[in-house]
Amino acid sequence: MSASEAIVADRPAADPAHRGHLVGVRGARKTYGSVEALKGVDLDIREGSFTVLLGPSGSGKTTLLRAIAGIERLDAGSIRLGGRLVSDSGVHVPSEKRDLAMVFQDYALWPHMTVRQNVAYPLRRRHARSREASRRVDETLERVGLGSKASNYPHELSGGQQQRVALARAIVGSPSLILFDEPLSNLDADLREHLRLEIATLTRESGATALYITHDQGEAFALADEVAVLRAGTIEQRGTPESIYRRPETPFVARFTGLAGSFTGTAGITAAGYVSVRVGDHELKSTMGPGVREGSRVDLMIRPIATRLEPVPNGSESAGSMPAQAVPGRILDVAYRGRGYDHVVECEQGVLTSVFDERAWTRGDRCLVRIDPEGCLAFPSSSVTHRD
Ligand SMILES: Nc1ncnc2c1ncn2[C@@H]1O[C@H](COP(=O)(O)OP(=O)(O)OP(=O)(O)O)[C@@H](O)[C@H]1O
Repeated sequence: MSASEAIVADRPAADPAHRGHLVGVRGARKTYGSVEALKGVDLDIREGSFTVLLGPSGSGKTTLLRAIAGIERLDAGSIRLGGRLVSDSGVHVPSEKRDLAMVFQDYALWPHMTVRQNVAYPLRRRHARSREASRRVDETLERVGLGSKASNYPHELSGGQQQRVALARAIVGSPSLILFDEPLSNLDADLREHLRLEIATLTRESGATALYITHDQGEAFALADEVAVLRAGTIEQRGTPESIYRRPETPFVARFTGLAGSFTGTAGITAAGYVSVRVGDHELKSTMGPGVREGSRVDLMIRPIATRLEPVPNGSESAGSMPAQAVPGRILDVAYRGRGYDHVVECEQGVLTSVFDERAWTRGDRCLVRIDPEGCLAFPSSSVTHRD
């Protein structure tokens, strides 16, 4: 029997009723003292997909991940993996019998083992035949670019290299599911980008289903086939990165996935999913969130991508002669971003940040911010809550 066969033999038989979904969480609840970490979460994860759980600190991401891993027991609810019930009030399948691997923020490598021994560990535990296992370990180390470090100990490696070892250890046994617990948090920006790409590529190549938690929306959108946004123990929205970015269903999701800023105004005429919002002396067309009525107060949330800087045309000082879909402003700050510059712009209606332009404007310059309706979202004002 080959190593992969040894590993496959460990897997639960799939329940046809759950075909297509590797993970099925129903009504997951967990309370720590007076803190409700999970308030009845349902989550299905398609086999072979890459799902990211995105949420602020304390929203319950780690608790849900640890429950799926079998490290934490739920107070109520159930978890199925590959159709097999692994957790409910009377069942608790231990972590090592769930056919999954985890990659942690702090790498969690065995310090007394070499890189090779660390990566071989899951195969050893499954009693894979040694020649086959050894070949798999070599192959996997090559894939993560650490062939030359096989005899080193973790403390002899950089943080990025250690996380590669952890990634190799996760994929070497071809588990059905890989759980990632903020694996890039301890790395610097350049390395994060590199390793994120490697995680995406190697995980998809391995064919495993992935569940990845992060509080970083950029990371979530870059990695995910599907994003589930978690807020205070509840999934507030799930969908593709594109659908969540274009059509956030709640102000919280809109804010948490990146805004340049928001203006308060009054909803005017609504038609076909759009609303015309009067903000001070200006009319701005926007896509319309649920619950917006003509005449009601709304918060107009503006994505950075919807903003464009333009010079103030001569003779357009007053709102009446202002070009459509634009508000006047003044440059408060400029930050170099490689491909261009992010600007902070003070407008009469509020401050907009991350307003991109290829050239740097001068602090104090007067400007026009053109606003694309597709990147604007209007929500009823009263429903706006601040970030958790
Ligand atoms: N072992 C514990 N004992 C007490 N409270 C806990 C415990 N674990 C988590 N909590 C609480 O449960 C809530 C959810 O925590 P959890 O770690 O799941 O959130 P998170 O979204 O992963 O946050 P972070 O990104 O900061 O890790 C928090 O309020 C946290 O303080």
